[in-house]
Amino acid sequence: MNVPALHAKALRRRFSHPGGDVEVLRGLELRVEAGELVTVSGRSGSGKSALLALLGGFDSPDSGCVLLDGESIAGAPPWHTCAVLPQALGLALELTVGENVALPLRLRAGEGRPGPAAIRSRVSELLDGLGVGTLADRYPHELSFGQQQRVALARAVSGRPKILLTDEPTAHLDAGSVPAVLGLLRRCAEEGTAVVVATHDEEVHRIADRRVRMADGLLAGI
Ligand SMILES: Nc1ncnc2c1ncn2[C@@H]1O[C@H](COP(=O)(O)OP(=O)(O)OP(=O)(O)O)[C@@H](O)[C@H]1O
Repeated sequence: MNVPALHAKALRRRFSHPGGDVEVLRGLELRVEAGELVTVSGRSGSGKSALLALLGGFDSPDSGCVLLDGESIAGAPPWHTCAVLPQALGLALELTVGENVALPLRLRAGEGRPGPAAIRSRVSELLDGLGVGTLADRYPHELSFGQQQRVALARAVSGRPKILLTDEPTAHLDAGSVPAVLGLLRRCAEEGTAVVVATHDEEVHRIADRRVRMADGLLAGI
């Protein structure tokens, strides 16, 4: 059997609250192949963000494991392996928009690291494509949240990661900005990235290769 790019095996995660424990994931399984775009739906609070935190190595399961290309992850992998676009975006506030998008490329070590001209060209291509090319020299706090969201997506994909995990990537966008974001997510998958998108947005589900739904701590096909 082939090894999937991303494999979540029997994930369990419980959170403690004053009112009692909540078991958010109860033995969840997910396999995503290289080049596949999978969308995850489910009611608010069903555990989509908790799942992405585990897949990205920002949180640890109580039991079960996450494998990237068959290898178990310990902590968050480097950005060119697994890039995460959380709902909170996580842009570096002391860097300009352009510097944020260039960061995964600059941090890349060894042979895969592009030169300055290639980095500039990749940054412009992404920002222009998402309609925020004129904002490259601004700082994140000088942008609207929807503009920041597109910048954060550009940063997540700039290093052509093997895995891309995004949480509600269209939540703050006007209708006119959505097609460019959907086009970029699709293009990432076509270039070989395994893409997982947690979303309530039916337009995002329409571009999926496969849709799954979170319910009772497990994923079911739709
Ligand atoms: N760090 C945490 N500590 C305690 N409880 C948490 C933590 N993270 C998530 N939870 C709980 O886990 C459940 C799932 O939350 P999560 O944010 O994953 O839902 P979601 O499906 O992404 O929701 P939404 O669609 O609103 O973004 C909720 O009941 C939440 O309160």
